[in-house]
Amino acid sequence: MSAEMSLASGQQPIPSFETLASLRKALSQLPQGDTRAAEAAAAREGMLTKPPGSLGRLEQTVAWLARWQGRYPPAMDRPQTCVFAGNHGIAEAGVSAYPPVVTEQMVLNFERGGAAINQLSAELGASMTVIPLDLARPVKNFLHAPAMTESEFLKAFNAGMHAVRPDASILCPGEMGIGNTTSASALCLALLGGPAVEWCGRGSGVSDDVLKRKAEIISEAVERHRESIDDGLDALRILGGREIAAMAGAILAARLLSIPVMLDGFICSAAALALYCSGVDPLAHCMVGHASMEPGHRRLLAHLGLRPLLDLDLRLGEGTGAVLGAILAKAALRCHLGMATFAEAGVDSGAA
Ligand SMILES: Cc1cc2ncn([C@H]3O[C@H](COP(=O)(O)O)[C@@H](O)[C@H]3O)c2cc1C
Ligand SMILES: O=C(O)c1cccnc1
Repeated sequence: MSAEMSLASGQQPIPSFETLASLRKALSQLPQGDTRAAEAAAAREGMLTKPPGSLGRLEQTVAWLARWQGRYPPAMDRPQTCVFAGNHGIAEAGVSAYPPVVTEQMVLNFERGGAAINQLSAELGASMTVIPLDLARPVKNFLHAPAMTESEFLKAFNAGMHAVRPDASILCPGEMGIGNTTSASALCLALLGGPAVEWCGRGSGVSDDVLKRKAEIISEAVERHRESIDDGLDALRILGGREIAAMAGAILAARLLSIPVMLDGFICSAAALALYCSGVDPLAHCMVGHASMEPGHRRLLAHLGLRPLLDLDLRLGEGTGAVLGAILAKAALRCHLGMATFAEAGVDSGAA
């Protein structure tokens, strides 16, 4: 059976974008969620043996799953983690506590099952897709030139789109790329403004001096490219990296395939920001798993209007916070499907 035929009826196959213009057009006319499925979830919540609303955001999470899977009841039987890896020219400016070779070494570690994201994905019952993106050719140092050409950018974006399994119940995007917190900070500064220092953090654990230097670097880079950046996709091409572009592609593909997305930390959310600044409500199908220790993350989430599910002092990336959020979503759905109603349990449903 061809990939096209294996899609559920009514679903279009995932496109490959050949121009930024066609991608911009797609981002302006996205499918909306299924309000009736969300209402069906809310109706059952009201009948379950608990005071109305007492499972708080777990209840809303089930309605969100139903809305964006486009069905009631929703399922969590096929979660997918996608970890994208890319290398960054900006790493030569000494902005990370680790050398760029660690990106490739960690890809091997992901493939052998030895990373944190492997353990958390196993706990969730998720399949884990690892996509190294042209690691031998880092994107250009954005201090001196745009990180990617349009065709390099679209290749990475399309790779992200095609990594998403059409039958996934939820998508957890993650990344690995030494130097990529600097790239994410630059994206935030270019698209949201404000003092550069407020978008910078220690990433993999840099010193005070390097932290200061990160802020200078992103100010200088954003100043240099300002005239060329009109929207989020321009910023992503010029200041991003292949793995960040691929996460953006995966988030868009999920929307087209009726798959809800649990966002991860600062870098994943910066990829989402690029879409947010280039489309019409392109993150409506996204929740965010956690608030990262990277200080720009909370500021960024406030701009996106997203409230993290967890606050665990994580500062890892890889999709770890996304998968932890998805574990909560799975627990929420178990309550929703497994609990008895007041009528079934013979429990009085409250004061008349
Ligand atoms: C062993 C190791 C595993 C990681 N897993 C995720 N990251 C995280 O750290 C990197 C970003 O930090 P910076 O911008 O300071 O380089 C990314 O690769 C990110 O996913 C890791 C970093 C290291 C060193
Ligand atoms: O929040 C993140 O995604 C993050 C933070 C530090 C290092 N790597 C990733």
